[in-house]
Amino acid sequence: MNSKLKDLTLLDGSDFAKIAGGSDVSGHESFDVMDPGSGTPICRLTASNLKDVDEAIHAAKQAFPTYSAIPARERAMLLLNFDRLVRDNLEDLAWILVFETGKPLEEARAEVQYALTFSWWFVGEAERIQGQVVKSATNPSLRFLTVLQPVGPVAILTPWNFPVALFVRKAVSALAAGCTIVVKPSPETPLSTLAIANLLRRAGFPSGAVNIVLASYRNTPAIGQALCTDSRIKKLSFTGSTRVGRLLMQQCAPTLKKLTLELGGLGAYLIFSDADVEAAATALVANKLRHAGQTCISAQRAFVHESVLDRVLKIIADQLDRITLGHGADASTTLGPLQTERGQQKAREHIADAKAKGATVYTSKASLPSSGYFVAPTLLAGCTADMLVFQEESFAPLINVASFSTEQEAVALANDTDMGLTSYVFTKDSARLWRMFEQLKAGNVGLNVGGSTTAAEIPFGGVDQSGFGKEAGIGAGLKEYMTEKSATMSIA
Ligand SMILES: O=CCCC(=O)O
Repeated sequence: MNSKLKDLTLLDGSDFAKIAGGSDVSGHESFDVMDPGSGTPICRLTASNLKDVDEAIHAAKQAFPTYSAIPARERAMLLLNFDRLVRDNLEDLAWILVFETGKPLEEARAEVQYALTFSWWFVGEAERIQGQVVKSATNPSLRFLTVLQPVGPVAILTPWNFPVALFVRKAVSALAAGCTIVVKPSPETPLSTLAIANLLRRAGFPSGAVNIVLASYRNTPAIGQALCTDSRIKKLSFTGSTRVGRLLMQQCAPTLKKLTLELGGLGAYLIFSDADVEAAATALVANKLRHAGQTCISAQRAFVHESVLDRVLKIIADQLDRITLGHGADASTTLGPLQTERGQQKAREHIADAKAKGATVYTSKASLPSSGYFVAPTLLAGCTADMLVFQEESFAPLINVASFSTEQEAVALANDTDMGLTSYVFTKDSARLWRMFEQLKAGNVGLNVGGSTTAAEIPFGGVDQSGFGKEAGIGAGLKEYMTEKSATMSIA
């Protein structure tokens, strides 16, 4: 274990055993957790096997009747305990993220702060779960009633890019609704999941309410399939690629599970000629460099009005030169590595493909560290629809730019995708802003906002191939974990 992490009580091995499964680990496979900033292992963990998965599901099913019967106020108090524990352990969680994901310390802290917006929000949401009473529109002696009930044990599959925030968002939604959970983190980022699970346990969630299974790189598909096909699991929530989302949906079909799928994004970023160009271009750089571009809501395709294109490109190039690449633990680092060597290879392929098809490539002058999975921030100008960078998520610090001349053309270019998770528009014309909000094919839109467009207060989710179901928001995120039962009552 890395020296910075080895004394953290959140990573206490005996607690892990209690959370992650049995003490007899014979016959289990082990796997390395890597530090992407150095390309070396941080530690070796034991993966769960299918028997552990069965036991975790059994525990979640056994605990469900008792946990779901706990009054909402008590569930809210458990969530409040958890929220306080995350606050108290913010710094330790951030350090785990630095070594496990490679993100710079400030970004890691920001991820934990972001997670806290959800733990806090769902303390309140737990008490706001209400059905409806409706008078019949045709029969004066009939009333209709609905009640919301937790759906049952839930499987949660979390991604490696925001392993704390996205686990917390899903876990607190399910637990607030009264569901028990079985969580499988990505094999790249099990440590932060175990640390959060540790805090949930310390917060007082009863035995069986929170269960973790750890998958190795090799047995991830088998464990995912076991969770999808098991009829004791009533709902699956997943964040990850569209390809894997489709596969999980197929595997869930025989048991007709409720699904929340947060999948890939090929978001557009429109800068009109009447925008605050400096602010829009600066926000684009920040958007694309958040976690080195490994964010589903980052703008994969930027479209800039031809009259301001040169200015925008210059601002971006200047800012890319001011970046310091390095290990997340170094105070001077402003941009970390990619999560994996595979990701680094894909980014290189995307740059080569764009160059071969005619893009102008500008590479940041920042020096590249000699080890770790780093990719230099790169500006690709003159991008076209046939380039990989306009067809697939790069998940890398690549800023891919094309130009447009009319609003109509901008909308057509932006909507030329079926993965419209998040798009962004910059203009000072408020009527145009409104038109873009309505016309862009996206699950959510940044209107003169280039930073994060997701928040606890609003529902977040995609359209088309970027998924379905909502996370967070007033009632929306909670209802994903509940069924609405209706009744008809005679008062005659
Ligand atoms: O990668 C997806 C991150 C989505 C979010 O910011 O909530």
